[in-house]
Order: sequence, then structure tokens, then C-alpha cells
Amino acid sequence: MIEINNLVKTYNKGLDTEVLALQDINLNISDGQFLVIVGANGSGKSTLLNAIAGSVLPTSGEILFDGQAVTKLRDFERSRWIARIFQNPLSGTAPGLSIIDNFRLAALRTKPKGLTVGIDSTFRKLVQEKVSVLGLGLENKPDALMETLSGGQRQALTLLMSTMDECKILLLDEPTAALDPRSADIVMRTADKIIQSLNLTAILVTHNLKEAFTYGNRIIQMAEGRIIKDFDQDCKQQLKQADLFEWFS
Ligand SMILES: Nc1ncnc2c1ncn2[C@@H]1O[C@H](COP(=O)(O)OP(=O)(O)OP(=O)(O)O)[C@@H](O)[C@H]1O
Repeated sequence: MIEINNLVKTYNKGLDTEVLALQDINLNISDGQFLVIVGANGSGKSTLLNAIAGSVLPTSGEILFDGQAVTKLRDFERSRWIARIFQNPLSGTAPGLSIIDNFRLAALRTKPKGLTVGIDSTFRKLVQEKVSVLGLGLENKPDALMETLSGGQRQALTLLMSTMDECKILLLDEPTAALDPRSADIVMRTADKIIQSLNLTAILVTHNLKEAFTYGNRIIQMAEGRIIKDFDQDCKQQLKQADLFEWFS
């Protein structure tokens, strides 16, 4: 469970450029919930996601994971709970390394310093099994360099790699914004499959209303640093795609 209490974020406090990006946000996200966040540019979506990830320090308020206060923990200190996928497919992988080497690095992510992960036949088989889930034929190319793959392929692999450990929370920050519709579809379907099979708590920030409509079991809309709509699974199921467009009119 993610618990957010009275969260406030002010950028550039006391300066002419001061911005109140989050205004007293209260939000509980239960285990296994897949929350979609929509809202106009500048409404505070990324700031909220960054505060949950630990890359933005809130001005006041608190964030708890399973009852444990993490408000002041930095992003690297939260990595055992959190996997994060960004908009840029290039940011999640090492371009000059092969698929299998990227998986090896990913396997080291939350291991203590000094520990190594070798590429033996067991590891190759594990990676092959994981990658075959994508249905992109990449399981037969473990030695292909990451830089030779398309953005969609890289983003789908990033998703697999980032959820290899026992993370509980997956943050998706406009993961398909830089992709063509077919690649975007593959990435979102992969994300959905991973979220369900690992029973992850997930948060998707998106400007794509079709995605917001199709995925997730709860949706909130933000405006000017506040949550102005909050629809649970039942209410979301009643929504039509046209209703979502209405929210922005
Ligand atoms: N590092 C920063 N320094 C100063 N102001 C910031 C910073 N990051 C965001 N802001 C401001 O905070 C407000 C909320 O921004 P945020 O990026 O969270 O919104 P958003 O809903 O994610 O927008 P978008 O959809 O455009 O990504 C905006 O007014 C923005 O200009």
C-alpha cells in the first residue's frame, strides 16, 4: 500500500519563480492497484510520480510504503520497492551492450556491491524465457546489441529488466510517448501483463486517453496540483472514452 498524506511541493520557494506544484495531495493506492493519472500540462503529474520515486523531495507531507515512512529516502534508497520506466526508450538500457549483458546488469541492480552475476546456461535460459513473453522474436537474439533494436523493442525489454527483482511498485512515466502506435501497443500490453502476473502496484502517467481508458483499474485527474477526479474500478468501467475527452474540454 502506498499512502500519501498532505503532500505539498513548492518549487523555487520564496523566489519570483515560485510554483506550487502539489497542493495537499492525499492518496492511498492499495496493493495490486493499477492507477492511471491524467491531467493537463503542468498539473503536477510528474511531480507526484517523482515524489513517490524519491527523485523530488516534498516540501511537506509524508509518503509511506506498507506503513514505512519513505518521504526522506532518495530514489536509489527506494530501488528495492520501485521500478521505473521513462518516456525515452534510450534511458533504460545500455546501448553498446547486448540484450543478455543488459539483463546481467539489471540482475545486479539491487544486489549488494561487489556481487557478480555470471552469464551461464541457466541465466541464458531464464532470459530467453522472459524475453519470449514479448512475442517479438528477441529471445533468439540474446547477443544483439541494444542499439540495433527499435525504441519499442527497447522499451519492452526495459520493462522486463526493471521488474526482474522483487520490486512491488512500477512507475510508468509516459512510457509510450516517443513510440509509434504499434510499438506503444506492444509496450502497454507487456506492462499490463507484467503488472498482473507479478501483482504489482502500478502508476501510469499518460496524455494518451485511449491508453488511460484501456488500462488500469483506477483513474485520477489532476489540475493545478490537486486531484480533481478519482474513479475506482467500478466507476472507471462505466466510463466511455468520450467521457475522458470531456474531462479536458
Ligand atoms: N524542477 C522544477 N523547477 C521549477 N518548477 C517546476 C519544476 N518541475 C516542474 N515545475 C513546475 O511545476 C508544475 C507542475 O509540473 P509537472 O511537471 O509536475 O506537471 P505535469 O502534469 O507532469 O506536466 P506535463 O504533462 O507537461 O509533463 C508546473 O508549473 C511546472 O512548470
